[in-house]
Amino acid sequence: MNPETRALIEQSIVSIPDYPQPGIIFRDITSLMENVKAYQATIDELASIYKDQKFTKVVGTEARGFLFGAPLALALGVGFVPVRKPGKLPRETISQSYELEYGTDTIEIHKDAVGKDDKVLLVDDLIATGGTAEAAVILLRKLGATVNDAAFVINLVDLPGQKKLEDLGVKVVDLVQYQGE
Ligand SMILES: O=P(O)(O)OC[C@H]1O[C@H](OP(=O)(O)OP(=O)(O)O)[C@H](O)[C@@H]1O
Ligand SMILES: Nc1ncnc2[nH]cnc12
Repeated sequence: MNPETRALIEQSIVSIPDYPQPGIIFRDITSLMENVKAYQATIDELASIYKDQKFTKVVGTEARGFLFGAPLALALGVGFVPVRKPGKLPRETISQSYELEYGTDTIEIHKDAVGKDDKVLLVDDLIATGGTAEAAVILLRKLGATVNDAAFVINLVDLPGQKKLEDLGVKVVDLVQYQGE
């Protein structure tokens, strides 16, 4: 990525200290999306990285993963598949739970949304612990899809997310990196 594009994207992300709780610096992508140049550059950059890799689907996780996954799917000329929080998808689903700092969370995907002929690119706005992305990879593989690539606008590199995905054989791409939580 050229330095001007990196700076445009990075400077469009607003950091909010102590949100949603003390000690967390929230990296807000709504400000990136409000800036059409930064939003377009984000999608263009990811599309240029993946355009020749013959993905058949882009999968994004609720909610912020939809905001980058859907436009990227269109840019790559493939369909978009949502992974959602429980009870939101109307057809038959499979579910996967994952650990949070306190308790667990669950995500779901339509059973017929991907299959063994699919090569999937997983997309989200941000990777932190990697729990959400790991659960999404497990779901996609349960349905027989190939998933060896995941793209994030933001990587919180001090947290174990990237390593968790690499241990699953998933190559991680990010555009902006932050130290700390
Ligand atoms: O790597 P992890 O530790 O799993 O954290 C990253 C996930 O957390 C955020 O979503 P959140 O669950 O807050 O939901 P939202 O997108 O609906 O805001 C973010 O958009 C990722 O999906
Ligand atoms: N620091 C952070 N900023 C925004 N979203 C997050 N999700 C998990 N950690 C986050």
